Amino acid sequence: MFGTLASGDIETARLRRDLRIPCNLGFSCGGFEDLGMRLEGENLGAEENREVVAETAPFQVERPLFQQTQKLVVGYALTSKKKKSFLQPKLEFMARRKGICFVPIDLNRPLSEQGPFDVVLHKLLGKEWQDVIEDYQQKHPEVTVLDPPSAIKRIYNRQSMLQGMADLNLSDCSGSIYVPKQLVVLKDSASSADRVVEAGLKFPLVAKPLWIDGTAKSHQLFLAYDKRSLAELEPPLVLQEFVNHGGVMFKVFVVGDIIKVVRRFSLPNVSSNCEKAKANGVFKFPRVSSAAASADNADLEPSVAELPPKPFLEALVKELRTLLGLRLFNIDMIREHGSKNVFSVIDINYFPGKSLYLKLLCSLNMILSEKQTNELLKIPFCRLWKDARLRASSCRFLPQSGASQT
Ligand SMILES: O=P(O)(O)O[C@@H]1[C@@H](O)[C@H](OP(=O)(O)O)[C@@H](OP(=O)(O)O)[C@@H](O)[C@H]1OP(=O)(O)O
Ligand SMILES: Nc1ncnc2c1ncn2[C@@H]1O[C@H](COP(=O)(O)OP(=O)(O)O)[C@@H](O)[C@H]1O
Repeated sequence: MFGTLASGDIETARLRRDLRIPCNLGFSCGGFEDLGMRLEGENLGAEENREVVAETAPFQVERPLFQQTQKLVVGYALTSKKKKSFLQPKLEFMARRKGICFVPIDLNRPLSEQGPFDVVLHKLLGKEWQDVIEDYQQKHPEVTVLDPPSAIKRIYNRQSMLQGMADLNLSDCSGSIYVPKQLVVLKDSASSADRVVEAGLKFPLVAKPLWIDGTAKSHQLFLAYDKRSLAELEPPLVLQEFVNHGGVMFKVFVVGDIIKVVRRFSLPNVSSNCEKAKANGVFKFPRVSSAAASADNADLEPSVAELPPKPFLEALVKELRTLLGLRLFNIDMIREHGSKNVFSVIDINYFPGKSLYLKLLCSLNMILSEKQTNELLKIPFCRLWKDARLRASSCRFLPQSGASQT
């Protein structure tokens, strides 16, 4: 009995290998586990395209054998801004070619009556949606919800966002991670001056709205240079110590196990514009590190531009995925000026911008492969074997004998 099962397992594994179907990825409702860590650097536009095309091939080879028509249905509920930036015709086209189909979720109808979905991808705000999606996940544990609303909620608050970072287990790594000292001001900015002194925070401070709600206002940041200027700020907010970092930051995009890191321009070290800022009380600064501010190809001093070490990023992401319970996010980090590899995490975003989209498609493709594998494994082993013999004989891997498998 044991022997029969074991040989069946071996054959099934061999079939999977021959068919280039990934082995069981340990995917349950999580879906992104064990996809194999990949880490990528800059110049990602063209590279991503190449990668996606390359990943299309094995999937197309698999399809004819078992006449697979399996599709991955991704229900999406996105803000109109996100829908516009994410669901570009090119992405939808590439997804369709891979058998991934995006279906809009109708917010006016019960979610359980829609679908069935394999994945629900969402970026919507508000308690009402959070309740809907939590209830849905409970009733449909088989569906991969990207990501759990409670985990997303945590990073929409700049106080809870960075909590727990100090306890990450990165002792064996080639870098270290800190969070800049910060203080939350819920009301009355003027009186926060004393608290700033008590907490030992050093000026200048970066003032950031406490809540991130997808609006431009929630990304409007200020530099405050002295106690007096704090009165000009509108709470609720977070006051965070400014860390000199040479004007370059690193954006680490995470899709499950896939990591991609890019360089972007950032604020220069403060000493250079200190006087100008003082004259204005607080210095309201624009979105200095947006996607348009790529520093990937800039001619920069190596000590500033060098990417964080790969083992360090891998360990950090592994720890953060556990801490945050997210699979689709990015970490903004800066290297303390003059240090080798001492980094501060300054921001974490859920399902951020364009750099993540093609990676997400790759991961959805992996989920689809997994779904197909699971379907294949439901087929009685004798049928698999017959199919394999048929294919092998037509490929002349096996002699065309009449021998049958019992
Ligand atoms: O704030 P950042 O680091 O510039 O990243 C933003 C941010 O993640 C933003 O999301 P939200 O904070 O408004 O939820 C993203 O907006 P979308 O949801 O519309 O995509 C931006 O795309 C991010 O910018 P970037 O493209 O620079 O990663
Ligand atoms: N503590 C800090 N020290 C130095 N620069 C910072 C700090 N916090 C933010 N910045 C600068 O401000 C930019 C935006 O900050 P961030 O916290 O990512 O806000 P947002 O979520 O609105 O993008 C960063 O890319 C960086 O240039």
